[in-house]
Amino acid sequence: MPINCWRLTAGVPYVSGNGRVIHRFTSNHVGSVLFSHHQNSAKHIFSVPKFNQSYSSSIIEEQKNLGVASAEPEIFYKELDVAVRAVQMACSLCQRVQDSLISKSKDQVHSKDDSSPVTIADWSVQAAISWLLSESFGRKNVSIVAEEDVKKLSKADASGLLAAVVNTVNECLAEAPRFGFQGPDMALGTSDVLEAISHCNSSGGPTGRFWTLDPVDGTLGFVRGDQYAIALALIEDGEVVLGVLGCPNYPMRKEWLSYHHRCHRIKTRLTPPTSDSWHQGLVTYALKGSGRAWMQPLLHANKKFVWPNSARPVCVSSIDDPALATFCEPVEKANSSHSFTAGLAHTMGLRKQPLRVYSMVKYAAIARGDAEIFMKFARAGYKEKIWDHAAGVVIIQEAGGVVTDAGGHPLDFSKGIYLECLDRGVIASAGAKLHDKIIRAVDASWDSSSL
Ligand SMILES: Nc1ncnc2c1ncn2[C@@H]1O[C@H](COP(=O)(O)OS(=O)(=O)O)[C@@H](OP(=O)(O)O)[C@H]1O
Ligand SMILES: [Mg+2]
Ligand SMILES: [Mg+2]
Ligand SMILES: [Mg+2]
Repeated sequence: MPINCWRLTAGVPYVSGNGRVIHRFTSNHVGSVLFSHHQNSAKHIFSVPKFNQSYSSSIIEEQKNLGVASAEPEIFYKELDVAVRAVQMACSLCQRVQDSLISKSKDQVHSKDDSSPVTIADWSVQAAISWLLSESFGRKNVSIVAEEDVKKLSKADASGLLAAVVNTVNECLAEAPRFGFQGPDMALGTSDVLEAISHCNSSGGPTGRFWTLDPVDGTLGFVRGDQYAIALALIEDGEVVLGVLGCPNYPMRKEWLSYHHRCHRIKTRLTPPTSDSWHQGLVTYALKGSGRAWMQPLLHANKKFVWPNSARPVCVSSIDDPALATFCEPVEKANSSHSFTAGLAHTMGLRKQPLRVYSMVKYAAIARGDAEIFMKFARAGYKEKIWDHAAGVVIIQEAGGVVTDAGGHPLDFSKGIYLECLDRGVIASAGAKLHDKIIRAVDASWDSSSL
């Protein structure tokens, strides 16, 4: 009889071959091995306490020996573990850079060819995560589709900027052991950093496995001292199989949100009135098919990362009455038509003011039940990129929500770097009932809109 075998990581749901969650574990189980008979239920699972760490890399070998590796879908436990720790590290990097952006001059914000903003954090996170993934899985096994390139950094007059990026990447990697990674033996040089950024040059597509990374999503929010996200997802054969969103300014507790907003309006730093650890931002993540999404706080300074790092499950809101629902959308009208969504909200009887938030934090807000609807209707001709959505989509779906285009079709991550064929816009909601209402309302209003 085929047998499955996993090394346990607390907070990570373990799924059977058909995607059903078969067991969840606490930190007491970390380091144990789980064996289960193929297709059996949880009661037939038993764990062997505290097996030797060095066995972890031999699990796949063991599966092969047991003759099940090729028949069983991948579980992606190692990929999720690495991705969460890498995003935690990137959050720490971004917090340092954002602090310095707020306290120093704005000349640290640069413009790309399309006039969009970019900072040393965008390049540095891309370099650091690319380097960590290559170290963890082997460079030749890692294919990454990411937002940034080295064009601007390679210009003759960019040596100061490049030096700042190299320095920021090395500062970040010096923290690697705290996050369970082995850092570089020597500080990375300029060419290593440029190489790590350029390595993210995959163009995705329908087959094989690749990562997609938005090193800083919502760069505008980032430079304004507001919300932003680090978004990492793994795509296999066109399907998002795991997603991780780092949201360094999004508090673990909803009640902190209004405090953060108040701080932003009066342009003070985000320092809470008490030393509550939950205010400090979060990392949210999900494995496709697990039926669960999780969030954990950012790692405290000087602490070592240990699964599950106080992870707790997140779940979408149960509100399905539009009159009680909150919808969120991009802050900038240039990125999504506020007038169209205002019309929709009116038609559907949504009474609450929209929650305008920078970045994929909007996806985290829906997954966690802080809002019920997210809508983005970009101007005609703008093509949405996969890294702006992949991580958020799987997290919302596993938290119980629905994400489609305005035609009700799932977002298609198999067509390269763009969400080709996206019908009008992106709609995410807390449940199917609410979702259907929005889609019907969009259909009713679309022809009379100027979009
Ligand atoms: N014209 C236009 N229309 C639609 N979308 C655009 C447009 N230009 C850029 N982008 C992408 O939007 C990403 C930021 O989305 P947000 O939801 O954070 O927008 S907002 O800043 O809150 O307005 C932003 O992501 P980052 O570049 O990572 O910040 C872009 O990928
Ligand atoms: Mg950008
Ligand atoms: Mg983005
Ligand atoms: Mg970005």
